[in-house]
Amino acid sequence: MGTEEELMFRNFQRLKSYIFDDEKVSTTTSREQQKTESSVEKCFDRFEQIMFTDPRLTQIFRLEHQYYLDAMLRRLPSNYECLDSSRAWCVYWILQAAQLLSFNFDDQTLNHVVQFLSNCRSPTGGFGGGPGQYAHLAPTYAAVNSLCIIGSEQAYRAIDRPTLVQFLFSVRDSDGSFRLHVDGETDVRGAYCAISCAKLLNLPEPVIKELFAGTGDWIAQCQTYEGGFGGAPGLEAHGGYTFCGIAGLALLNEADKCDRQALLKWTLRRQMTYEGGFQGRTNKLVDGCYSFWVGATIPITQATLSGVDKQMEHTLFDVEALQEYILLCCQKQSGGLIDKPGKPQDLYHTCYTLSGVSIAQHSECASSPQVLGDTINELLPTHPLFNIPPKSVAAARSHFSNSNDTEFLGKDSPSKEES
Ligand SMILES: CC(C)=CCC/C(C)=C/CC/C(C)=C/COP(=O)(O)OP(=O)(O)O
Ligand SMILES: [Zn+2]
Repeated sequence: MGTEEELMFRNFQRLKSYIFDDEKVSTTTSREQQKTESSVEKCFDRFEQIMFTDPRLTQIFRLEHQYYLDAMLRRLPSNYECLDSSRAWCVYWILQAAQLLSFNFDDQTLNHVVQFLSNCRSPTGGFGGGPGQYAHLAPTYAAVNSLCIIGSEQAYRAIDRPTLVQFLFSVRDSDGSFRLHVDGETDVRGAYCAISCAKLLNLPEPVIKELFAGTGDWIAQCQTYEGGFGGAPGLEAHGGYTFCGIAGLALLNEADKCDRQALLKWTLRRQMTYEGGFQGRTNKLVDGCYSFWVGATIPITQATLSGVDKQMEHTLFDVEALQEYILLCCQKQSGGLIDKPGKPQDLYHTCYTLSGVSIAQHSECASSPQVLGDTINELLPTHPLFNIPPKSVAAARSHFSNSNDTEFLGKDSPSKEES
């Protein structure tokens, strides 16, 4: 790794070549190139001024991020209008980022959050993006993850498994694909969100079998000639959908339905040589959020291969370079994290950059994390398939294993939708 000064110098060189290197210029469109150059140039100027004088630059700005998350949670009831349908998501991004930083909210605040998410629950099952909104698979995933992170009795009680199962069947198509909402669009996010909720809530095996009949084959059809997954069969491979594809398949124990060697090659090529972070698709720009979407795909794919190929014991991407990109280029001094230099902070990027750093630190060896820089930079681990703490996954699955499976009896038979 070298001394801190060497590390900073390396990053300085990387940013410099990012601006001036011809090869980089030729692989981006001119509009994007201009945007990148001006934002990176600003960052480059700032680096020149402070790089060698402020060693704190290689530290996670813990307090600033905690302050930002706390302030955003308190603003939730009156969140920006443009985020009105993403309020369940905002809760999840805040709780997940906070727990990675070992930042705990007090019980009263968490009780308010549970109450808020209960208000987002739809009478027809599942959760909407905000109170009184139609159920949608994405906020359902966000709400279920949030309630499992909180993990109190009251939080678990806010999840109504029988109506949730009915909602899942109502958005399933007969080929095993899932719409995001009733009469909505079909893509691999839908399949992943449905599978993740079903597994986390430990639905009985016969329900899982019926709900996901054909789903693994449908997801496998989303893998493209490049090796990554598109949103639906025939669409361009993209990091976000690729995560959904392989995580969904892995949760169903059907990862062997896709070409994992091609997937691994495509995914590893998404790590940018200069920046150290990941791009989401071929010939596009680096973005901090892919630290999770692409970063988690790599250990997931490796884990599904490890029985087959013993060479898969070490994380194949450069975990140090990814941490450098996030720590040095994606932190706002006022709190929160970003896509790339020049962008404003937001909750989505705060959650997924930190989740990616956690993956980079913990995927190599559970007992000895690969932490770049000061030990203060160590984050708590995250479960790569659900992106909540591993201990929350275990607690939720254990809690719901004790639930009474007969709660599903007497409801409308799930198999009606197939007929
Ligand atoms: C669980 C769940 C809901 C997962 C969501 C997965 C996810 C992030 C999908 C990304 C969708 C997409 C095509 C973004 C492209 O944006 P862009 O063109 O602005 O970005 P780009 O230039 O980086 O491709
Ligand atoms: Zn992003």
